[in-house]
Amino acid sequence: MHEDIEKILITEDEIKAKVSELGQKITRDYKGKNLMLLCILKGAMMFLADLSRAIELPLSMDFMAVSSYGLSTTSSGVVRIIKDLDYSIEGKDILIVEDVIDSGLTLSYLRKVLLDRKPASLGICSLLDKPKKRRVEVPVDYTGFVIDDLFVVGYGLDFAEKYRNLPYIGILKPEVYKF
Ligand SMILES: O=P(O)(O)OC[C@H]1O[C@H](OP(=O)(O)OP(=O)(O)O)[C@H](O)[C@@H]1O
Ligand code: HPA
Ligand SMILES: [Mg+2]
Repeated sequence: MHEDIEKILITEDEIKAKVSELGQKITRDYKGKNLMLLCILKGAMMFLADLSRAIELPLSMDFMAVSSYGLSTTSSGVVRIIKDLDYSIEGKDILIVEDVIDSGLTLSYLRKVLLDRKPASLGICSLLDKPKKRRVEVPVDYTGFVIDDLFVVGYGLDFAEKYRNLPYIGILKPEVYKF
């Protein structure tokens, strides 16, 4: 275990099992549709890589980079689009792939921006959900794990850009982020 981690919350095996279960559900639900996975960078890149391989359907992928946390553990409330999509989503069945929904500010902003572009449908799949932290409601179609109000890292999730490469999801020792 990494020396900055206090506790592993979700193990590598638990993540694998959940990703496979989500992939099977999505495969059933999107059969015959024009599926495009929309990965929200950077946090969701690991999840997208594994989830996309668990979906047994033809699909396309595109990437959008947004940021609201920067170097902090709380949302600034201002969502910035750093990289927009490469292609139009008009008429496509879009499934947003996120690592975590916390305040809901990122996804609620993105939903508005994306619905204006007239997709055939717009779904949300998030590996983690922290319902206790919600400041705005967001409709989530697929959830991996519901977790408590804890700042977590690993499997794509960062604190100040670090720990994204940990294969599990864990909680940092308080001395790492409280100074
Ligand atoms: O529900 P919210 O409170 O809006 O929080 C969720 C968002 O915050 C994180 O992104 P971040 O801004 O840290 O960018 P990153 O993915 O590049 O780390 C995370 O990846 C989600 O996109
Ligand atoms: O718990 C979290 N960890 C990392 N990034 C985040 N962005 C929102 N919540 C989190
Ligand atoms: Mg982040």
